[in-house]
Amino acid sequence: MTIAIRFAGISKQYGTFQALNDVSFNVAEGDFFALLGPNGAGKTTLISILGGLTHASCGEVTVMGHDVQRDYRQARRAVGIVPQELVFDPFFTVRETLQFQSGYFGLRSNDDWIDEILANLGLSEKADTNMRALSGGMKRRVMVAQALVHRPPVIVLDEPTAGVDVALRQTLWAFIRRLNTDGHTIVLTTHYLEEAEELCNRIAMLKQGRLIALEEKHQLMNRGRSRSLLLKLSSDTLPESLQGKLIGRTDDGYLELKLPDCSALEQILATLGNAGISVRDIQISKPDLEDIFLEMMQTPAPSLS
Ligand SMILES: Nc1ncnc2c1ncn2[C@@H]1O[C@H](COP(=O)(O)OP(=O)(O)OP(=O)(O)O)[C@@H](O)[C@H]1O
Repeated sequence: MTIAIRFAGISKQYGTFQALNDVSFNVAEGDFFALLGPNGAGKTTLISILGGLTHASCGEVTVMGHDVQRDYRQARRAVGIVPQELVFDPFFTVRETLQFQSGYFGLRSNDDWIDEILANLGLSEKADTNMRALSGGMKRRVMVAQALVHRPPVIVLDEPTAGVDVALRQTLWAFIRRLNTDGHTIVLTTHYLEEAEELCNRIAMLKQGRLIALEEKHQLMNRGRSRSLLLKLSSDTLPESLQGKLIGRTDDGYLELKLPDCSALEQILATLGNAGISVRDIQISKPDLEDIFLEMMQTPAPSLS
């Protein structure tokens, strides 16, 4: 496994406030990696340290093997960061903004790639529009384009879909997925957990500045609450042997039962049949990433740092 990003013992203090506390983990080359956590968990601080915009109080960060402080220029070239905030010069057009950013990386004839980025982000028609005349969603597209002008091997997106419409989300994710398939490493922070569930292969969770989970998505999805069974029955009362499995009742008349595995399903249905109770409707619910996230944030978990 080649390491694209290495966070080693990162802590950050703002005065007496500890925003990050001894955070260590690696992102592998080719990962589509989600960095999740509630507001204030430290995600943006960690990304700012990665981009060299904030210095860690202690610890080391490397991007594609380059230390973000000692080897700032190489590290900066290796990463494209889409910031959470919209930062732009209102007097430049979209194309000028991207040309200026290319110049920052010493790229003079970058227009073919700029055109490709514009097309992939649905920005071609806005290429000659001034930044100040764009809608918020369009400005966000330019933030994404700006991070990609130097074709960085590592792309970090800090809440790129906050407040943007469905069309942009789909366009953006199709493009980012393609870049990932082409070998780019992607790190994503988002509060839309269904996006992380759909797109990412590895997931880290931060809580109050500490790393509390770091797993392959499929491993994370298999932990936490087991499935549950929702049944609408001909009777309101369960046979006595099933009452220990009852979790609750929904407003629309379903009984929710614990369902640790499929053999339990056969046993429950057989018990109901033997008791002469018929099943009018049946649903199996599986925890999604949001359920697992909420559960992990509520449970006091040992820090992995
Ligand atoms: N410059 C600063 N000075 C003081 N405190 C700061 C500064 N920047 C961030 N913080 C604090 O550090 C903590 C982590 O903030 P950060 O923005 O990294 O969180 P986040 O996980 O990105 O949150 P969100 O999901 O809301 O974007 C917060 O409590 C925040 O108030």
